[in-house]
Amino acid sequence: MLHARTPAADRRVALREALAASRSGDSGPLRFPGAFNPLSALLIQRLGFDGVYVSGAVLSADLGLPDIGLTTLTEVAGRSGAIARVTDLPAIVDADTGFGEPMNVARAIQVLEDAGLAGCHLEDQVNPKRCGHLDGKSVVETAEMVRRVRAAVAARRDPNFVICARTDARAVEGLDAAADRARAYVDAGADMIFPEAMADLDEFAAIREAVDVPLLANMTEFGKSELFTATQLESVGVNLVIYPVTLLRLAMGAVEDGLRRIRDEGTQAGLVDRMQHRARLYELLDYADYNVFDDEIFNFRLSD
Ligand SMILES: C[C@](O)(C(=O)O)[C@H](CC(=O)O)C(=O)O
Ligand SMILES: [Mg+2]
Repeated sequence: MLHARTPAADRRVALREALAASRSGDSGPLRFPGAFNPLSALLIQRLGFDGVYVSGAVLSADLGLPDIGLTTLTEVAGRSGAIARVTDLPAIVDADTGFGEPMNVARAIQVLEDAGLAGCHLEDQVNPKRCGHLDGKSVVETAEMVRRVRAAVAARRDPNFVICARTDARAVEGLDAAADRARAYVDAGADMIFPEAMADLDEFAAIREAVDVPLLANMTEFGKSELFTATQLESVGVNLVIYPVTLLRLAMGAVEDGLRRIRDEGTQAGLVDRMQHRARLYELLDYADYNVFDDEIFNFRLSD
């Protein structure tokens, strides 16, 4: 009720411990589905996942915008903070290219810390950026990204806030360059590496060889990577896997089907079986628990 009770600092400690357990082989990769709103984050927690991812692609799509770096730090912090607040799980947010210069990166880290996030990732694309699984990307010089990472690391006040460096270089400069960049970003203080758009498992393994920090894999659909299982990713040393846009794609697929049926049939009656029941929604929201404040709040019976 009133959602998460676990302070952000404790969630960061939990994430650090879980990543360490995965690094030492005690557990497989942590699984972080992308929440498209706070409510979906509640479901992610109820279903036993390890954490919640907040995707830039989802956040911008939610605003009716393409994922090209249009969203502001205020928007990203507001939405990711609202998502982080409802869950006891650690939440990691996509900070894109860091909202500008290294000084903007530094400010972003502090704002995201204050918003209760457990970590974020910063990428080495130029602005305007694009989805890492599209062609035609450009990356900044390694030195420029190193400045972004250093600024991020120096700015955080909680040493457990995870700063993950993403490199988009694989598609632009090749795998060796991506490995070199990963090493440089770790030397600059990155806690985790996100090698974007790996073509196959061997490529993940090559990045694993290059660095000694946790590795994140992006299992986004309709992109450049096959949808590997958690077990396959574990076999090449991946420690955290995100399913960034999966829930939004599922929901929007169902929404579009439903809209067509209502438009064509004049009723949603044939769709009710596919809907989340009102009772399940209220259960997720801990509706009945609010009676602790006032026992007149949940004093009704729900129909089937
Ligand atoms: C992970 C990602 O950065 C995101 O914003 O969720 C995207 C996902 C996508 O567009 O499919 C990405 O650049 O891979
Ligand atoms: Mg993104």
